[in-house]
Order: sequence, then structure tokens, then C-alpha cells
Amino acid sequence: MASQQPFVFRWGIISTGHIATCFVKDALLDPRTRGVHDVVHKVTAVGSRSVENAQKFIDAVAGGDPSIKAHGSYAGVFADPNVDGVYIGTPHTYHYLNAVDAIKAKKHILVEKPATSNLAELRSLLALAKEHGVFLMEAMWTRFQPVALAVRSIIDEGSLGAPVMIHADLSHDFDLENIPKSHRILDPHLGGGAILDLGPYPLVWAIIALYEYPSNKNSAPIVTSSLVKTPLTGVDANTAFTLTFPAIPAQALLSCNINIPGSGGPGATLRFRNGNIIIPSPLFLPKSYTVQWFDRPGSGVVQREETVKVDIVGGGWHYQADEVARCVRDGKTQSEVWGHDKSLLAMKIFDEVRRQGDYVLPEGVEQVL
Ligand SMILES: NC(=O)C1=CN([C@@H]2O[C@H](COP(=O)(O)OP(=O)(O)OC[C@H]3O[C@@H](n4cnc5c(N)ncnc54)[C@H](OP(=O)(O)O)[C@@H]3O)[C@@H](O)[C@H]2O)C=CC1
Ligand SMILES: O=C1OC[C@@H](O)[C@H](O)[C@H]1O
Repeated sequence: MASQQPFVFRWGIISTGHIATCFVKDALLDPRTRGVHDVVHKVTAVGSRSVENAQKFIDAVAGGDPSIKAHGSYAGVFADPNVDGVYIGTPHTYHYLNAVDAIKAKKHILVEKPATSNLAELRSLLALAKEHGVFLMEAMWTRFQPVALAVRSIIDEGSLGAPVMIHADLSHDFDLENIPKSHRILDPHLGGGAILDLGPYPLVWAIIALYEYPSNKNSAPIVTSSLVKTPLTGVDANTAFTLTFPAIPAQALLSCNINIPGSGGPGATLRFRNGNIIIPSPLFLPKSYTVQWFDRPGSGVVQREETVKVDIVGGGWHYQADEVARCVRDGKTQSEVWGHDKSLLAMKIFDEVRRQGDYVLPEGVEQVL
């Protein structure tokens, strides 16, 4: 019997910065190196604000592959008939406009985190995607990685009981004093600051452990937040936020910082009635997890502990690409793992965190209010 051919997904890449490089390197890896046989990825077009940069990117990241077309505009990629879907790797505050143009050209979309600058933009984008019948997913790569999938099944299996509290932090020292104020992490016009850039990662673990927990029934949490802004540009440098899920009941205590390194301790501790799950740093790409079981519920005395290490070939961005290809192949317009409800929830939380911390994006940045 002839073996079934894998589904080929043809990507157009929007922008040529850091994350676009990471994504394309992973997309070009042979999927069989991660045990994937049903989908493959082809990069057929790269769009940049300059055609020279697009070609340089193809030369540097894709070995100058002559089958990849260099476009001197993003619009060129949206109009390219050899593109099934686009990967959008521009700064946060461009995601909405870039995705709108792509949707109107009937391209499927994988858009970097955070999906948009605010909730209103995302609602508008999803309505447009629905109207045009295209697939759209926020690139929440961590949710598709082996550790996240394993943690989900350990929680489902039930021996840890109900979640009670999760602690999660992602910190990175961006050397704020020595980077230009126009850097995307500092510039409020680009949605700079900790919450929009790093916030999605502590949040993804709260979503896995609490929002997805069956008794929560997909309810949105109550949010509190506190921000310390950098005097350099006024964006949030240190952000703490809590999420309370009354239906479980359980809480998350989350933080993100752009002017200190990670603590070196666990990235996240998921605390249950009967034990803990410990996720090492960095929270966006954990390579192991530890499960602790107490001798009896609530005792805190660890009777058994298991650490599982995972091997990842590549940078870990390809798992989300596989999800996009499979969903499109199967005629879906959203992922069941990282569906629109989760991106909407994230934007709702980030809006509220910014509102309580009085972090207002400059006038004209948000396209929909
Ligand atoms: N999933 C992950 O692990 C990561 C995700 N990200 C996300 O990716 C996005 C981009 O981050 P990153 O790649 O680090 O950023 P970079 O600054 O490295 O790249 C951004 C690219 O966007 C394009 N661009 C379009 N308009 C502008 C503008 N006004 N200013 C600057 N660049 C512009 C440029 O490409 P060109 O000149 O070719 O048009 C530029 O190279 C962010 O939303 C971030 O949240 C970032 C890092 C890691
Ligand atoms: O998504 C991300 O993960 C790693 C961080 O260093 C980066 O700024 C962020 O965008």
C-alpha cells in the first residue's frame, strides 16, 4: 500500500527580525526529526520593508534557496499565490494591521504574541477572519511544546487533585540603560514593557493549570496588578499580577520583569492539594518538569518525586507550525489547543493589568479602542 504523502503548508514570512529568523530555522527542519510525518513546511516568500533585507534573510536563514521569493513589502507576500498562510513577526503594535491585510488577501495567519495591542483589536481581527473564512492563531509556541502537553495530561490524570495556587515569573535583563529608546522593549509606540512581551509566558501556565481546569468551565479570572514603570520611557519594567478563579477556587501569582535576570529558581510552581509540578526556567521553553506527590493531601511532605527531561530538536517553534498546518489541512479556523478564547482572555487580562497600572499606549497606536 502506498504511504500517504504529508500535507505541505506554504509559508510567507512577514518581517526579518529575531523571531522570524528563529521561526524559519525551525520550519525548515525535517519534521521527522521530531517524529512528525503528516505535515511538512515550505517557506515560499519573505517580506520585508526592504527587498535587500528580504534577500539577505533568505541567504542567511534559508541558504539562499532560489525558490523563496524576496518581497520588498509585506503586501507582496499577501498577494503571492504561492503562499497558503503567513507568519507575522513584527513588533506587537503592528500585528493587527499586518493581520488585517493578510486576512483580506485570504491568507491563513500565525501571529506572534501578544496577538494584538488590546482586546478590541483582537475582537475586530477575529470577526474579519471569520468573515473571510481563514485560520488564525496567536503564536503561543510554549503551549504546543512537550512539557506543556505532559503537564496538561498529568493534571487531567487527577492524582494531584485540584490546583490551589500557581507562582510563575519570567524575567530578562534587556540592559535598558544601554539600548536605544526606540528598541521595541522600551518604545511605547511598539507596545514596549514587560506585560505585553513577557506576560504571555507566566500567563500560559496559569491558563494550562487553572483556566483549562474542568471545574473552571472556561471562566475569566478576577485580575489585580501593580506596575513599576521605567523613567526612561514610561513602559512597565516590573509587573506583578494576580488571577483569581473563584469556580475552582484557585489563584495565580504572576510576574514579569525586563530589567533583572531570571532568579535561577523554578520558572513556575503549580501547587495542587496533593502535590506540585515544578517547571524550570525559562518558562517559554522548559526542557524538563518535576512532579511531587505528598504523603497525604495537604501535608506538604513529598513522598514521591519524578523529574522528566525532554529532548527538543530545534528551537521549539516548529510545534506551533505543525498545529497550523494540521488545522488548515482539516478545514479548521482555530486551534483546539490554543483557540481564540485563550488569546481573547490574554488580551483582556493585559488590558486590565495596564488599566490598573495606568499604562496607556500613545495616541494612535491602538487601531481599535
Ligand atoms: N515567540 C518567541 O519566542 C518570541 C516572540 N517575539 C515576538 O515577535 C515580535 C517581534 O520581536 P523581535 O523579532 O524580537 O523584534 P525585532 O525587532 O528583532 O524584529 C522585528 C521586525 O519587524 C519589522 N518591523 C516592521 N515595522 C517595524 C518597526 N516600526 N520597528 C521595528 N521593526 C519593524 C522589521 O522587519 P523588516 O525590516 O524586515 O520589515 C523587524 O526586523 C514581538 O511581537 C514579540 O513579542 C519576540 C521574541 C521571541
Ligand atoms: O517571546 C519572547 O520570549 C523571549 C524574550 O526574550 C522575548 O523578548 C520575548 O518576546
